[in-house]
Amino acid sequence: MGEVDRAFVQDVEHRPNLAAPQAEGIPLIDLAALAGYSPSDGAVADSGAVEGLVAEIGEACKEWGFFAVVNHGVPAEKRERIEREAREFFRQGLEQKKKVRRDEKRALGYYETEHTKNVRDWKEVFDFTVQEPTVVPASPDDGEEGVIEWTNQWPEYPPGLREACEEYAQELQKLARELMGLIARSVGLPANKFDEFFKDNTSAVRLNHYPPCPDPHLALGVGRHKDSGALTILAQDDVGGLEVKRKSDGEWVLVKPIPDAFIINVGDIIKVWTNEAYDSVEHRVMVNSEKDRLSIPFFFNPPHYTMVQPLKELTDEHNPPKYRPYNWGKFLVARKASNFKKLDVENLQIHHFRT
Ligand SMILES: O=C(O)CCC(=O)C(=O)O
Ligand SMILES: [Fe+2]
Repeated sequence: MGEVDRAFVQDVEHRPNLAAPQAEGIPLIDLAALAGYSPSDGAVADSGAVEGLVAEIGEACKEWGFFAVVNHGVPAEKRERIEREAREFFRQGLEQKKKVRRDEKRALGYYETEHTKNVRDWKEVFDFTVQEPTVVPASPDDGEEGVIEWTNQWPEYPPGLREACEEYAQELQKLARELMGLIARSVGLPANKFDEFFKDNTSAVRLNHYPPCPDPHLALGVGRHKDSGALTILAQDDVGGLEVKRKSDGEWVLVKPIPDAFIINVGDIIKVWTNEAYDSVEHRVMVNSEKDRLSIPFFFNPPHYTMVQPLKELTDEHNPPKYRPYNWGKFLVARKASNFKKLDVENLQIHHFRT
């Protein structure tokens, strides 16, 4: 046993292989052709190039559930600014950070004891939602109808964090809508198909800080999991550590940092909407004994009242729906509660709704 607390120690079969060889990684997709393209009106500058993009994205969503994008249109200074402010926030002492700590009542803010599949993650986070306030069910229980509002908790220091976060979230929301337009086209639907699903939303951004870990072979920054929302857009710094479980052979492969690129992954909701034509894939985060790592996922999620189910256009008698409808808001709050502390039971998963 090493120096880390037992709560962080992964079962033997889930520990990382720190010496894993560099293997074939996720596809890299250049979004340059998107410039001047708007998902709602479908107007394109070069429709041939966009058609090519649509095909590449479809292939990546099917074969990997993950891809990286460059030339995505998000201004570099917006990303640099949120990264700078986030580092400044996490540099403070625990007492300062705890002033905006999440608890049973306030779902957003700082948190340092997240669990994934009931093992503690070697990280600290700061969560905020994109819509203020964000409406969600008061309880994960089916019988209870009431809703509550989640509001963000902004720290006094650093003073620029809030604006940096809000501006970044707006940019990322634009990119998420564009990507959903391409994904819609890739399954033969109109580019604006998903617009109505995100008029309201429960999207959120997380600042992840992974401190150096004395026992990186025992613990993980984030244990293996799939993202439960629709689509995730991740900014990672140059340290590396994110691994994806490659579909072709089940190997864990490193997602190499590429300057200014975003990592996109399909969440469980797209998997259900497409009746499994597209896959949400397991990923996890390795830590290391020397360097801090910062990553910023943007989770694009529909409104709480959405009943998630395979789209009618993508199912028929030969391809019947593989999932029963489930309420997204209930799912979201159940998950939030299960990551809050260690439980004795498996947390809620989409396979619980499989037909
Ligand atoms: O830090 C990363 O690279 C990924 C984090 C992640 O998977 C998550 O927060 O859901
Ligand atoms: Fe994730």
